[in-house]
Amino acid sequence: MLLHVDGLTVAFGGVTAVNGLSFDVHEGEVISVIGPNGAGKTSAFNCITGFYKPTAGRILFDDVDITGKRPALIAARGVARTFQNLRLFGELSVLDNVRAGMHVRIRQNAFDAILHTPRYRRSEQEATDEANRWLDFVGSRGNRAAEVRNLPYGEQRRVEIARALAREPKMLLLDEPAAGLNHGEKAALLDLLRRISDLGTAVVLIEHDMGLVMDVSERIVVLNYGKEIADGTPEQIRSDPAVIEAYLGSDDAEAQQEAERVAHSSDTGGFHDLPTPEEER
Ligand SMILES: Nc1ncnc2c1ncn2[C@@H]1O[C@H](COP(=O)(O)OP(=O)(O)OP(=O)(O)O)[C@@H](O)[C@H]1O
Repeated sequence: MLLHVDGLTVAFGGVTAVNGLSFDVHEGEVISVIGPNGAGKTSAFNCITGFYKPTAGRILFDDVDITGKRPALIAARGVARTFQNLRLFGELSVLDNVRAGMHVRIRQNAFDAILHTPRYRRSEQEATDEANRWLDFVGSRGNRAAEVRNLPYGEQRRVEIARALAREPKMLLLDEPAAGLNHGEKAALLDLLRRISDLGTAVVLIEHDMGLVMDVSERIVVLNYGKEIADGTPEQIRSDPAVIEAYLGSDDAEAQQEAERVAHSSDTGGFHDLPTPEEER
């Protein structure tokens, strides 16, 4: 087992954002964490990646206890993530953004860097080649010397995934990767997620797009008010009364539409009735 989350709890003052969450992720598995807005999905991600300190519970990654450890240490162990709102270096080029993702792995000493020794230049060239390979892998087609902030939104999302992959993580956490993408971009994302899993990298998605979730996930964990209400295959989740109720019980109109999507989505050709692209929040 790669990730073991046991009784994870995070409270902010009076709000218990995550309440006793337990789930496992195996090597190369694709799982989704779904639930209505405010269910605690991002808070759970923030604990796993070290951005929040859990109030209670334990997180093991690759048999090592990473509970409450700093983000850099957790990243170095093989956990990479993307954010709901992109966090790229806007003024850096596409290529440099991906190369920046690699710097945890590249070991250069200051002497080589200052003097631009042949060893330094070789390692810089290798980093550039590798960054280009990851950009190819995610299907990035734009100008790689361009400032990343000038790219279309969907392209920026690809660059963010390339940057995370360049760390060669054992597990990749993606927070709403389909948000704001158009129909064609979502189909490309589905294909990309499958290819990432084929590399042996586990993928954990937070996603509201039920077509994508049902198509790509081997397992789905459902949260509601910080509590896990279901964990099962797409087939089991689709017909789980507690899941439908969690979405229908919400007074949020968007959540109600999601309930419809959970109930009626199918993992064969789920792209027929995709919702219109969401705006980034
Ligand atoms: N840093 C924080 N300080 C205080 N409250 C927080 C903090 N982060 C999250 N919360 C609260 O915890 C609850 C869960 O939020 P979280 O963002 O984890 O939900 P979510 O399921 O990711 O929602 P969404 O689908 O809208 O992204 C919410 O009530 C939120 O207001």
